[in-house]
Amino acid sequence: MAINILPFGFSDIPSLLILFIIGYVSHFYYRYFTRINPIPGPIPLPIVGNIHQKIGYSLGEWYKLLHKQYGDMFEVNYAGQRIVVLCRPDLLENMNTTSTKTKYPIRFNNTEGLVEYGVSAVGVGHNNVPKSWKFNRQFFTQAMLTPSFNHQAIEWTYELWKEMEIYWNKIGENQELDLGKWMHRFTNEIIFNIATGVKNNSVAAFYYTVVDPESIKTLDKTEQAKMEYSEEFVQSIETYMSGVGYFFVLNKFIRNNVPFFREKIKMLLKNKETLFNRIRKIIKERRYEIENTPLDQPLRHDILTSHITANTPRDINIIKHSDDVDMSRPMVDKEIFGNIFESIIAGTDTSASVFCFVVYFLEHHPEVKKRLRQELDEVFGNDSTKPITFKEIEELHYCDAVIKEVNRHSPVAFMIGRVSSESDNVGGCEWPKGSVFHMYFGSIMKNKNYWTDPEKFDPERFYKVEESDKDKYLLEKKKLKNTYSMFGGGIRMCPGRKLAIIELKCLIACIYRSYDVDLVDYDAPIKYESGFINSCRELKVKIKPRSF
Ligand code: HEM
Repeated sequence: MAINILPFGFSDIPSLLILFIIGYVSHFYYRYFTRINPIPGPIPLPIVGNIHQKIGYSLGEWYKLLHKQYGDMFEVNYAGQRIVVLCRPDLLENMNTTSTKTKYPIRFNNTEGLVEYGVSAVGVGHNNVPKSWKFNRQFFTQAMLTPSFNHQAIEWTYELWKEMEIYWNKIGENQELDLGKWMHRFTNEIIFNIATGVKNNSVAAFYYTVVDPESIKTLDKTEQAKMEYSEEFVQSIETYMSGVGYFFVLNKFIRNNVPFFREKIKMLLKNKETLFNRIRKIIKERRYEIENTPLDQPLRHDILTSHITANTPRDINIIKHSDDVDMSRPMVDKEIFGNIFESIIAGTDTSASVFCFVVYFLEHHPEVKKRLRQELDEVFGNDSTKPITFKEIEELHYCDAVIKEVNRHSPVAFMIGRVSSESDNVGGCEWPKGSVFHMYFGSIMKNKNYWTDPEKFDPERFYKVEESDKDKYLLEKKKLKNTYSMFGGGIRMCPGRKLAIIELKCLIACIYRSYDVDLVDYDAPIKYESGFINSCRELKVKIKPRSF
């Protein structure tokens, strides 16, 4: 029997394409309308999901709009990834538990792009392998719980402030400073110093190569080279950070084949290798130094030294966490690299942005600034040149309250992710293993059900609540679970939280006990970029000696 095969020509391609698209779109919407637990949210488009609707908004603004429209539990779709956004504390019930048996051990799913870029599978932040995460995480805790670590952190913060003050005085009081940029350099240098014990001169390099490039000629050749190397290094960290989005969003095919992206990716990978090699070199050199330091000579307390010596005869840590043999071995260089690199990445933008937000709010609330200065004067007395100690930092309770209230209004980490490792009931629905949630604290911290007069900026709500205030901040006094977050919660809570607060309080004290800060434009809203965190990009100020 003859088989009749229909001839197929080029003219049939458009029809086939249309058939394919109809099939794909029908399948997409069939799956969408029959998905489990359909909850409110904008209807997605095939391929892009809801991403096109976000254009023109920061992530925080977009979530705020969606929350108003769809309620406390809604869903969005990021290019095929379904995400459930939670805006009520009771919905977060199981997500921030400190038990290692938590159903939410992971913050975000990793992509193969992030692995290629070196973000995932090392350190802790993006490490989704429980055993490896637990092993690395214990060293963070050990390093930061050592009491001498706090003293060292304050000493270095104070020393660097004194150095930055010299550059600011050179610039003069009538000149504008971009506090956003200065603070990024400051926190970068502090965290680099605390992480590695090495001074990377980020602040000095900013002054000599960016703010006043002519002045570099006043330095000798060796110092000039040091500044240029340092600037290159800091730029390299910034370039690395700017590339994370490409590796998160683009798949391998696009990264390697599509013009423009291909070149960009090549440049980013080259930069990554140079940057990683520089940090690997620091680790090797410190290992060598430690091995050649006589046993009776003390070692300094930075995170790197703590990591290299942990579980060895030279261990500088006083806290031990585990009797488990797997957990009590020393770290290898690759593991150390992960933790050190993450400290630098996680401790720069966050602390710098919180500091800029604090300045912005203080300058818009003179009564709060006055109260803060009163506390600074009580604790430090009249001598503004007296070095700052840990004891004094601990006495700054109102300053603590100011930082907390600024974070409530303008949180850096306004949203925190969680991925479930087993099925769980959230908001009356049974969600399968692998469901992705965003805890949207930006909205929870402004909800009148949990906060008295939530739009009001008043650090008193976090300050020692006196008897006379009994009725004023009644809700706050209840300390309702999951209504406030600055550093997250549960097993993934930020390990750098103590360090960040010490650094912030020290810097606030240094500046506000001696200087007046004027915003160049009091009417301008604060400028920040909103990706996964709100990062302050610019805050123009003028600094002059304090008029008492
Ligand atoms: C004001 C400054 C800071 C803020 C607002 C902040 C905030 C956060 C938040 C919200 C998380 C996620 C916690 C969670 O998922 O529950 C986090 C994680 C993390 N932070 Fe911070 N952080 C700050 C400073 C630092 C510093 C100075 C370091 C340096 C050591 C650091 C290192 C980390 C690391 C390594 C993680 C990942 C922890 C893990 O996954 O186990 N952070 N931070």
